[in-house]
Amino acid sequence: MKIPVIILGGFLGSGKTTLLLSLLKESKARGLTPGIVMNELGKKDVDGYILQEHAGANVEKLLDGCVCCSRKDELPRTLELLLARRPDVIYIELTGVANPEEIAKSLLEPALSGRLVLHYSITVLDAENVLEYGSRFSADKQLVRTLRRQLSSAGLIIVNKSDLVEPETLWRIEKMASRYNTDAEIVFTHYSKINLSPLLAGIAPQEQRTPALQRGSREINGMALKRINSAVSGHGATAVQEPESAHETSYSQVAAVTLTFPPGAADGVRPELLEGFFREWGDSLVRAKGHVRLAGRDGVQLVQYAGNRCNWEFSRYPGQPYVVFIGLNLDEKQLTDRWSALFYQP
Ligand SMILES: Nc1nc2c(ncn2[C@@H]2O[C@H](COP(=O)(O)OP(=O)(O)OP(=O)(O)O)[C@@H](O)[C@H]2O)c(=O)[nH]1
Repeated sequence: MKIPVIILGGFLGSGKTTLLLSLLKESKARGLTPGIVMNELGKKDVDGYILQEHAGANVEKLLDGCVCCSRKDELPRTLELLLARRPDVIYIELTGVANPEEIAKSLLEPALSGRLVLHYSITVLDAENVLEYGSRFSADKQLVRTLRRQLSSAGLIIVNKSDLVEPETLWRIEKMASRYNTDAEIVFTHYSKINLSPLLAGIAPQEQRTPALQRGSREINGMALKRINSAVSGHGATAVQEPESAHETSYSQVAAVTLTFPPGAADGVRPELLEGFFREWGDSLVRAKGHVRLAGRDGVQLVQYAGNRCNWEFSRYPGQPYVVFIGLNLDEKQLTDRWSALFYQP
């Protein structure tokens, strides 16, 4: 019996891990044993830690590179490791700059195709920022191409973070998404809350599985909003075909830098200084996340910077505080110097 695989793609900070956490909760409620491949650009597994904390699940981490290109060779072995633990379903959360098509292709290779089957490829969009990507990242053609591939290859497109935009923006996103993908179901939501039943339909604990795995019907409503206008794609919109490039690397100029707290920074950092630090880099800093100690507060906080917004959450992370910075053409030396100075401001 083939194990179903659900691929979670979408740009940095769009809400993939938030969706994965919901899927894990739902999987648990259904008595399913999930396996998870978590791929991160940075050297530290911020999301892997969050997942283990929330779900205690079977997580295999691939850090410091992208599983669709620089770490592609490691995916089969990682999946083998998970398969040995007999999961009922495997979730692969990609980095924000991965091309999901490459992962789907890997599943078709002879060593895996007899044991795994692609069940869904999902792309999550950040409604507040997705319409700006083309202009913001115009200098990085490879990245723009990858973002289009994320759209064109998806079976389901989740337009997330709808709480941060006007309905008009959602219309524009639907129109844009339909240009690249006329077939995908498009749903609108916030905090990646969707009806998961159709996604998990047909997936059962292995001993209860019927021979033919059925995919769910296409009724994956988001929370507050329904699909706006399913006729858009029927009014002259066509899927945009792009030429295949010979070497499909995906993330080009996007890179990650991981910085720890300097020695003697036991008192932590002031939150307003850290938020100011994130904003200082403008569009070149796309995403930051880590576990930090804040001045004047006990314990550790998980900090998430995405789409120019900063979120804080309590964390039980026991190790040395750090932040992973992900951006375009980040100047590592300048970043490190400014980072050190942050801890010694009056
Ligand atoms: N306002 C708002 N925030 C959201 C929503 N969904 C997720 N977030 C927040 O956005 C941040 C990024 O969410 P993640 O789920 O970690 O995004 P991701 O796609 O996994 O991020 P990377 O893996 O780093 O690319 C977190 O602080 C989330 O709490 C949403 O619908 N609305």
